[in-house]
Amino acid sequence: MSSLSGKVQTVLGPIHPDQLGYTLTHEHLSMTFNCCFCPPPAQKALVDAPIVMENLFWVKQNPYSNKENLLLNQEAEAVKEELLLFKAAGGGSIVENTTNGISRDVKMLKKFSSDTGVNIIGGAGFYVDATHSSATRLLRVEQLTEIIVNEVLQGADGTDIKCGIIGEIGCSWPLTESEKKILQATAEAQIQLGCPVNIHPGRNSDAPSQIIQILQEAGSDISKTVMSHLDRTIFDESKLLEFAKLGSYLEYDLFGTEMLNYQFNQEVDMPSDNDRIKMVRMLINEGYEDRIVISHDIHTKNRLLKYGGHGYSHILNNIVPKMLVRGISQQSIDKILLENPKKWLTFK
Ligand SMILES: CCC(=O)NCCS(=O)(=O)O
Repeated sequence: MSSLSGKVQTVLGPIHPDQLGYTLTHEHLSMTFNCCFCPPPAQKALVDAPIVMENLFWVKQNPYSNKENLLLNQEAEAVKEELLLFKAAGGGSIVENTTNGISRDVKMLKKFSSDTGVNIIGGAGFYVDATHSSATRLLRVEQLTEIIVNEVLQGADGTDIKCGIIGEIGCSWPLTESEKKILQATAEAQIQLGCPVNIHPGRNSDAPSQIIQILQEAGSDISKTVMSHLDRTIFDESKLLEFAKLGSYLEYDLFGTEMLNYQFNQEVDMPSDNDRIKMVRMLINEGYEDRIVISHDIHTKNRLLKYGGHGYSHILNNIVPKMLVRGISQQSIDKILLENPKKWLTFK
């Protein structure tokens, strides 16, 4: 048992879990996403264009094809203003899932938290293989474990600012050797620390269960693990219910994302927010209320209010009222936004 047992670790230090309040379990406040630039099928001139009213719809449909859109780290002032709005809307805490490879900036997270009063929990570990350095790829599982444990116990990015979860741990499809070692290191670090874990699965419906199997074989506590991005990963209800039996938290974290073509996988029809609410209600009806968490996963500029996006308060302002209209009780909503995040984020 670590000294963090029974506590949640924020970028400002450990807190009592009751201090969390309504919590978004998967957001980014400062990051870069150049690693995932997608050349557009048409209108190539818009790749280097600034984001303006005239091209806003195109950027929304092609978010990974406009270079400026991939630089969320340039928007500190806009993000800070949004955090104040999130707090005014009743929000308490945000889990910031930026890991090594996409420009994590824990100093900025600490400043956001002290300037706004929103609790922020930072993420340890590594994003997908495409961002691993050649030095990272050569590391053994024990060395990767040591890096992750240090980011939680000592501090990340050469600072004394400590991470409170491991993740999001990036996985591709098919999973690479380097990603597999990082999953095994995640499990080992999780055993040592008793900490929460968040996984970004590859874009295939078999990816989440394959990842859980690797974590399980390495001895990890699956009940402390969130499986992210289920909205773009598992569409078949019976397959989702099979996956749910494995015992991880089930995260619907792309609220606010509505697009015709999903650029990372043309096979996928990205669900709407109404589709997400239906899936959440189905999982509640099937008895998984205690395992659901939700978020927006804001990772590009166009999703900020400043650029006509839905912002960090969309779930509290718009999704919660629609959930109530669709028969999801306030008690269930409190489970999803308050109790489940609290249980997940508390160190064992
Ligand atoms: C870093 C943000 C991220 O990975 N978001 C997931 C995007 S998607 O794979 O669900 O499209």
